[in-house]
Amino acid sequence: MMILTLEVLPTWGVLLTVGLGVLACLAFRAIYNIYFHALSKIPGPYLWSASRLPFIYSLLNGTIVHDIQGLHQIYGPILRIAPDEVTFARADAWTDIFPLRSDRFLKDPVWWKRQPGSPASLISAINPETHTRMRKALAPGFTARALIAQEPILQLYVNLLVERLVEQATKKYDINGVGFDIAPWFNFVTFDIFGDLGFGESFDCLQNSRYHPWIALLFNSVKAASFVAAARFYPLIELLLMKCIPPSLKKMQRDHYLQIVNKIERRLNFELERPDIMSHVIAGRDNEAFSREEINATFMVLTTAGSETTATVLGGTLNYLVLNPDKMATLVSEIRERFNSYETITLEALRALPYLNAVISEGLRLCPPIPWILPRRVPGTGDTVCGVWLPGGTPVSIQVHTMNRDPNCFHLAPSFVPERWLPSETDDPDSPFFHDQRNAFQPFSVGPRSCMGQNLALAEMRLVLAKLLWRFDFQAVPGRELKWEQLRTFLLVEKKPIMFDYIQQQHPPGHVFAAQHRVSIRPTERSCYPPLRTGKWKWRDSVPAGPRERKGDIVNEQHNTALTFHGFVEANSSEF
Ligand code: HEM
Repeated sequence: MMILTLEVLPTWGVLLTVGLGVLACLAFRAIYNIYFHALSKIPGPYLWSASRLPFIYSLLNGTIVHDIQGLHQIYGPILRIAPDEVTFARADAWTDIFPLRSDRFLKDPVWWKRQPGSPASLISAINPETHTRMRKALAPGFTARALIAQEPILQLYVNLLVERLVEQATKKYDINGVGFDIAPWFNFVTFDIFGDLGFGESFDCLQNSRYHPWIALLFNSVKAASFVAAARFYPLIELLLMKCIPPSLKKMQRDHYLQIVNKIERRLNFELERPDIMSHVIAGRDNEAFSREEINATFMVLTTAGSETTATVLGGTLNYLVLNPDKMATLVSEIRERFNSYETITLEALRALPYLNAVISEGLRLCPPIPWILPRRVPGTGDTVCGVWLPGGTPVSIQVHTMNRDPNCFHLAPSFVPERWLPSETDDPDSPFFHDQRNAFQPFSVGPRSCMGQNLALAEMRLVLAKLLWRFDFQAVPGRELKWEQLRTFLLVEKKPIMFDYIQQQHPPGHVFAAQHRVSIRPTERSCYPPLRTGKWKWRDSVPAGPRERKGDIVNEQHNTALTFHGFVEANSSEF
C-alpha cells in the first residue's frame, strides 16, 4: 500500500503540472486571439474568436448556417467565426472575393486537399492553371446550344418521373390518400439525367423506383467530408483519423470510385455520337486537356454537383408552393393556360413563362443547395473585402443562407413571394420590392469558378415543375409541413421527407393522347465484338413496342448480327 502511494503520487504531480501548463497555454492563446490577433477588430463572439472549437461543433452538428445567421444578426454582416477566419453576408463580398476576371482568392486547402496520389478534379483543383485547363475542356458541354441537343434526354427522364408518380398516386389513392414523400423522386430524376449526360447510362433510379446503391453511398461520403474538414484543423487528429479508418471502409470507398471509373471506361469506348457532356471531353482529348484520372475524379464529383443541388431546389420550391396555395394557383394557371397538351411543353417555351421563372428564382433564394460558399484564402500579403483589410492567407466565405433571408436585403425576406422577381415589381419605384438588393442573390456564384451547370439546372427545374403541375394537383399534409429553414447542412442541405397529401390526376379538356407505345432504345452496353464503327446508330432511335412489352420494361434490341443493345421502353403518354 505504502509503495503504491509513493509511486502514484509523483505521476499525479507530473500529470497535474502538464495539465495546468496546457490550460495556461490555451488561456494565453485565447487571450491573444481575442485581443491581439490581426483579426481582433473584426466583430464576433468571444468564444468563436478565441478558439476553433465552437465552429467545429456547429459544423459537425449540421447547424452551422443557422448559428452563423444568428451571429450575423447580433454582430452585423462581417463576422469573425474562428480565430483566423471571417465570413460575409453582404452583396459586395461577391465581387470582392470572386472578381469576374481573376482567380486571386483561391480555394482553401482545408476543404479541398486531396489524398496523396489522388488526382485533381475540376471542383477540387486549387491551382488556377489546372482549373482553367479543365474548365475549358468541359465548357462546350454546358452551352445553351449543347442544351438544345440534350433536351430529348431531359424530356425522356422527366416523362418517366411523371409516369412513375402516376403509379404512386394511384397506389396512394387506393389506400385512402395518405401522402407520400416526393424528395427522393427529385433525386431519382436528376441523378438519372446526369447519369445519362455524363456516363451515357442512367442510374435507373426511376426505372427501379429506388436509389442506385452507388448514390446511397455517395450521400454518406458528402456528410463524411464535413468530419474530415473538421479534423484538418488539427493535423494530429487528422493523422489519427486517417490511420483509424478500417480497411473495410477503405475498400468500400475504393469500390465506390471504381464503379464510376468503369462507367467512364464504358462511355469512353462508345463510338456513338451522343449530345452528352462527355462527348465534348472526348472530342478535346487529343489536346490532352484532361488526363484519364482527372476525368474520373471530375465526373465523380460532378455527379453530386449536377444532381443533388437541382433536386434540393426542386424539393424546396414545391414545398413552398404547397404551403402557399395562392402562389401555386397562379403558377398552375400560367402553365395550364400556356400548354394545351403535355407534348408541347418544351424548354424553349418554358423560358418565356414569367411566373414560372420567378418561382424558380424565389426557390433558389429560400432553398439554396449550397447555403454557404466554402472559404477562399486572401491572396499574397493581404487584400480588402467589403472595405476591411485582411492579412494574406485568411479564409473568407460567403453566407448565402443569411444574406438571402436578410430583411436588409429583401422585403418580406422569410416569405415566399415570387412576384418580387417580376418586371412589374423590379421596374416600379413604388413597389416594396423595388429596393431589394438583387445583386446579393447569386445562386450560381460569380467569376471564374461560378456554376457551369446553370443552364442545365434551370432547364431541368423548369421542365420538372411545369410537367408535374400540368399533370397533378399537390397539397400539403396538415401537420406534416416541412420547415425548410430548419434543415441541417453538411456542406449540402440534409433533406427531410417532403410529404404531400395526395396527387390527383388531371385530364385537362382537349388533351390529345398519343396512340401507340414507342420503344426508345438507349444504348447502354456493348456486349459483342466487333465494335460498332458505322455510326449508323443514332440517339433515340425508336421502334414500335412489341405486343408483350410494357412501358418501363427493359428490352434487348438486336441491331445487327454483331451487337446487342439494352434499352427501355420510353414513358408512354397513351396511358396518362
Ligand atoms: C440549382 C442547381 C445548382 C445550383 C444552385 C448550383 C450552384 C453552384 C454554386 C454556388 C457553385 C460555386 C461553388 C463554389 O464556388 O464553392 C457551383 C459550382 C459548380 N457547379 Fe453548380 N449548381 C447547380 C447545379 C449544377 C449542375 C446541374 C451542374 C452540372 C451538371 C453543376 C456544375 C457545377 C460545377 C462544375 C461547378 C464548379 C465550377 C468550377 O469550379 O469551375 N451545377 N454550383
